[in-house]
Amino acid sequence: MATDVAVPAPSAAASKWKRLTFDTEEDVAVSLAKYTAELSAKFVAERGAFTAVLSGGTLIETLRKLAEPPYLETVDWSKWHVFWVDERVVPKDHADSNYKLAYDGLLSKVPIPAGQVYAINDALSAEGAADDYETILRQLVKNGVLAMSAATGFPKFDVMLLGMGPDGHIASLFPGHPLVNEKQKWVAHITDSPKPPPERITFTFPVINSSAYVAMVVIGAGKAGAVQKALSDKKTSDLLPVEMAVLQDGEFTWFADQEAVSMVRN
Ligand SMILES: O=C(O)[C@H](O)[C@@H](O)[C@H](O)[C@H](O)COP(=O)(O)O
Repeated sequence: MATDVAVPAPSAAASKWKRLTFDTEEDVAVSLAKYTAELSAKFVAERGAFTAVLSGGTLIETLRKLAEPPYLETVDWSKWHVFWVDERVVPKDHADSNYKLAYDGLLSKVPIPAGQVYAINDALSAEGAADDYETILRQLVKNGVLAMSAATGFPKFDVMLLGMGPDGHIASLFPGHPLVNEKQKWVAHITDSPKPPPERITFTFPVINSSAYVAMVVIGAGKAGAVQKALSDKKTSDLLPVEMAVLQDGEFTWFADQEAVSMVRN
C-alpha cells in the first residue's frame, strides 16, 4: 500500500514534488511499472515518441514488471527512445556496463527498435564518449525526437528513472565533486568517480533538471540517511547531489520502500 505525501519541495516551492512510500520493494516495482507505462502512453499520444532515461544500479531490477503482462503487450515500445543518465566507460559486454545491465534486465525482453537504444560509443575515451553522446542528443533535438525546454534551453526528456547511492549521488554526480556545478555541457565525463569504475560519462544537472518527469527510486535501509537529509525541510549549504535535483518545469516523484524512509520524521 502506498502512502502518498504531496508537499512542496523544500528548496523549490514552484516545482511539483511528491513522495510515494510502499511497504515492500515488490510494491514499488508494481507502481513504478504503472507510472512508466502511463507516461509512455501520454507522451506517445502527445508527441509520437517517448524519451526514457535510465540509471544503472538496482533500479533496473525494480523496473522488471515493465517487461511482464500487461505492459509487455500494452506499451507502444516502438516509440521508445532509451538513454542513460550515466554510463561507465567500459565495453558494452563488460560486467560494469549500465547498457549490459539494462539490456539483460529489461531491454532484451521488450521490442524497442535497436536504433532507438542509445548506448555510448565504447571505443572512445571518457571525454570522447561524452562529446559523442552530446552530439547524438543534439541531432535528436534537431529531428524532433528529443524535446527542448523552453524554460532552460536544455533538452527535456520525458522521464528519467533514477536510483540514488547511499551517499546521495545521482547519475555520476557525486557529493563534493566539481561536476555537480557544470552549467554548460549536456553530457560530461569523469575520470575519478569515487564509485568504481572511475571513468564514466554523465548527464549534467541542467539536463536532469529540465526533465518533464523524474522518478527517484530508493530501496533499502542503506539509502535512509541520504533520504532523510533530502526530505528534510532544514536545508544546509552542503547539499547532496540528490538535493540539487530540482526540476524547473516538471514533476519529481520519490518511489521509496519503508526501509528507505525509516529515518524520515513526518
Ligand atoms: O552507474 C551508476 O553507478 C549508476 O547509474 C548510479 O548512479 C546508481 O543509480 C546509484 O549509484 C544507485 O545505485 P544502487 O541502486 O545500486 O545503489
